Amino acid sequence: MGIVMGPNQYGKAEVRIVSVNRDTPRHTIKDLNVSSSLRGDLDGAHLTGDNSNVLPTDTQKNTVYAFAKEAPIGEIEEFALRLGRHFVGTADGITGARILIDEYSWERIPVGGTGHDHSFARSTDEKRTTAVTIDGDQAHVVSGLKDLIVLKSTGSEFWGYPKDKYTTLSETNDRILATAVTARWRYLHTDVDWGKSFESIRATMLEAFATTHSLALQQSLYEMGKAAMEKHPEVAEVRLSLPNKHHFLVDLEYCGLENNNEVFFAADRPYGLIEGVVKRDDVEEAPQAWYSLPQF
Ligand SMILES: O=c1[nH]c(=O)c2[nH]c(=O)[nH]c2[nH]1
Repeated sequence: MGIVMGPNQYGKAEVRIVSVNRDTPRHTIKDLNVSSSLRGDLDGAHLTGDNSNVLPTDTQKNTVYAFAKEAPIGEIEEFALRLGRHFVGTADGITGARILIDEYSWERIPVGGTGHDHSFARSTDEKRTTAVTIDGDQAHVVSGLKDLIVLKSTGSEFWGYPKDKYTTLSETNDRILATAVTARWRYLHTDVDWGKSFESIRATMLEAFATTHSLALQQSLYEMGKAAMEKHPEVAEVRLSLPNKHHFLVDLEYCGLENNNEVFFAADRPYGLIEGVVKRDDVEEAPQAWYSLPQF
């Protein structure tokens, strides 16, 4: 019996990088938050303080910035694959890497009806995300989005649930349905047009949210994941996390007004949290680690 070192990884978290492409006067920008984690033969570092395999996190950060200069960043999946393969291919004792990237969106500021060449506005909190895992010569990509806020002002019901002595919720066949979508989808391979796939999956899930007459957010979740996967054979599964952003009807009877589903109080907490995986039944489960979930 003894005490040993268990699984571990280390890296630089949240390297904020803004890159400006100045090839023409009409600039483009990429605004990223990049985290790297390396794994491998790191027992020495933990057991005896032998740092011979510890590529410093400071070097990992510098590599992110240098790679952005050496070649165009491109799609976040390409950038993450490039970084991960570099660390595993060049750092002694490093056999695995996980690169997480969030991309912030900027839009051109309209001036006289057209987008300005070099002035931008952050129009939404929504982020595009990727989590790339390099394991030896294997690469796994899980991409997604977070904080995409959506609302339906009708076409949502919730009834037929069990009632007990603690139940106060009234059944409804017309309510507001609102959520902030976090979605992660796992690709079956890396031969993908990342930008096109992202745009299409996002649009397809939005369309499913809009057109599903929802009997619960759970049903909307399944329909959103299913629609994306039906269109995208390159995707093995879609994981969704959907906070139910409750809108409560305000009681206006006290002042003699009938509230016909028009005036709501938007609560920020607590919120229902509806989560699930929509998957192909013939594809094997992937390790949790690929989804950039906490592991320790
Ligand atoms: O769509 C919903 N799903 C639930 O599980 C739930 N629970 C609840 O109180 N309201 C709702 N709405």
